[in-house]
Amino acid sequence: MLDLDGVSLAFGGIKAVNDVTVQVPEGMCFGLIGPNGAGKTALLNCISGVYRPAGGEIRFRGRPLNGLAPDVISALGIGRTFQSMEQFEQFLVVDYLLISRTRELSRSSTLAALRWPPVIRRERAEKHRAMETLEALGLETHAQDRLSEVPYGTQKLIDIARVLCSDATFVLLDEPTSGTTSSERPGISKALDFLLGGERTVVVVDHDVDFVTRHADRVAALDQGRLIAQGTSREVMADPVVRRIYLGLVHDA
Ligand SMILES: Nc1ncnc2c1ncn2[C@@H]1O[C@H](COP(=O)(O)OP(=O)(O)OP(=O)(O)O)[C@@H](O)[C@H]1O
Repeated sequence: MLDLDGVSLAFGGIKAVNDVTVQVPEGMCFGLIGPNGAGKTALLNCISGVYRPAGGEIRFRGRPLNGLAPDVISALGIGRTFQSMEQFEQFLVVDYLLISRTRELSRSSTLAALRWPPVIRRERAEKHRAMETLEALGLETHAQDRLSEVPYGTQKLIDIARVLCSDATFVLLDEPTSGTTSSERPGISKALDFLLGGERTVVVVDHDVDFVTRHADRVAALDQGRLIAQGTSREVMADPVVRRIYLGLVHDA
């Protein structure tokens, strides 16, 4: 279970996240929706340790996360995708899938430098796992491409493949469909189904409300940093405040 209890974060005078309390039970897909600037990414960044909340508490399986560094949070099994993969664009796709694992391996750098057989065997096994993941998502032909050479929508899919290939059991997906074409979206949906099929918990933030509500067991809606509704997709989409603020479907009389 991930517990957010009164979480707040401000940038100068802007309350990016304002007293948000939600629980995410394990094994579900939890959707986070809201208009531009609602605080969705800021909240994901608080969970993954990129930002330190100014108030409130975040607990994962009972353990407080506030103040832990991103790599420590990642080692607890919380993985995430990125809005931009620019810094990795020179990586081969197959190597990109292994970036978190490569860091792990390089901790035993002396053994790796000596090409100690168990290290070599483990590297082979990791590459095999990466190739299997790429095949499962129909991406195997891109294995030896550089990230910069593949279309943006495919990069998004590759980033989900990276999380699939990791040991993360709790996954934060930050706008997986943004910048993708309608023909690329079924691939993103399939990748999300793969994540959920592996009994992971997924928190997904996206502007495509249909995409979120189709997959999510529960949805929370944010506006100006505040949680304004939560429940099943059906309940949240029927909420009059959500309909007015997000969808413009209900107008004030
Ligand atoms: N690094 C930052 N410095 C200053 N203000 C920031 C920073 N990051 C976010 N903000 C502000 O915090 C608020 C919440 O931003 P956030 O990016 O979390 O919204 P969002 O719901 O993810 O929006 P979008 O869907 O457009 O990505 C916005 O007003 C934004 O301008």
